[in-house]
Amino acid sequence: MSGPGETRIRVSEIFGPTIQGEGILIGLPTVFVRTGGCDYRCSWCDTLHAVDSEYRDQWLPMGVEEIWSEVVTLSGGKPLTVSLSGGNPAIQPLAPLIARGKADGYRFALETQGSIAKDWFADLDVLVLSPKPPSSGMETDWQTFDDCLRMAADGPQVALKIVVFDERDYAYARDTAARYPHLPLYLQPGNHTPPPPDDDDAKVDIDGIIDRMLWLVGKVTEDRWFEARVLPQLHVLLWGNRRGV
Ligand SMILES: C[S@@+](CC[C@H](N)C(=O)[O-])C[C@H]1O[C@@H](n2cnc3c(N)ncnc32)[C@H](O)[C@@H]1O
Ligand SMILES: Nc1nc2[nH]cc(C(=O)O)c2c(=O)[nH]1
Ligand code: SF4
Ligand SMILES: [Mg+2]
Repeated sequence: MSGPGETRIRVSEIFGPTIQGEGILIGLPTVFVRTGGCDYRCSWCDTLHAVDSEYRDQWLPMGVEEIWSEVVTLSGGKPLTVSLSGGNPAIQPLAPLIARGKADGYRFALETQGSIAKDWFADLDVLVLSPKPPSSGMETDWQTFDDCLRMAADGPQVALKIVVFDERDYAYARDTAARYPHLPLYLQPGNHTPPPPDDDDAKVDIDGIIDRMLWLVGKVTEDRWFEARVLPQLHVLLWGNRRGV
């Protein structure tokens, strides 16, 4: 069926329905399409199986119809919000997949660090930009980040989500909020026990996550930062570091 010119998307995994565990859509039933490959390598990345080139042979180049039929099967053919994540999903040619799904009445949310801007961001329903704080070891290119916002103008709802591990990360989050005062911002306590990619049920330090969550709530209330929203990774609280949930 696949012609020579057909779009191929590198897919690490497709799973669901589960609930969106993070940020602006938390609690919403969703199917995940996780693409393989990332231009970043965050020190604490919890999804190395979609980042580290060691796992590249697990990222299958899939056609749009192939991906779509899996999403439709998982959702029982009932339209829902599809979450596009990765890796960095902005690397992949996702426009035809989004068009295909929208034709069936599905909605699309995408998570990216904001390091690659694509004009098809305008076709999304929700764009979550998650710039990386100092503890990640990555540096934010604010020009490209602003390009992402430009691509999304007049299109999707946009939200910021920033992982916070420590005081420096918190200061970065405050600076980012000051830069984009009009955008809803979610703070997410870091999980300092990211799973080894091959381990299905790696232990997770829930106490450490809760401690960091409490510390973050203390920070925003002390600072009277009343626009910030603080949320844990709900799926990690429910299922630990398991893959495919
Ligand atoms: C795995 S990333 C994939 C999408 C994209 N590359 C990005 O970083 O936004 C999805 C979300 O998980 C967050 N994340 C990754 N590792 C984490 C960790 N150890 N603790 C908390 N959040 C983490 C990222 O910051 C991002 O908001
Ligand atoms: N349930 C659930 N919610 C999530 N929100 C962001 C995720 C991600 O890994 O991108 C994720 C995930 O892997 N599972
Ligand atoms: S940008 Fe996202 S997927 Fe890439 S290494 Fe960082 S957290 Fe992991
Ligand atoms: Mg995750």
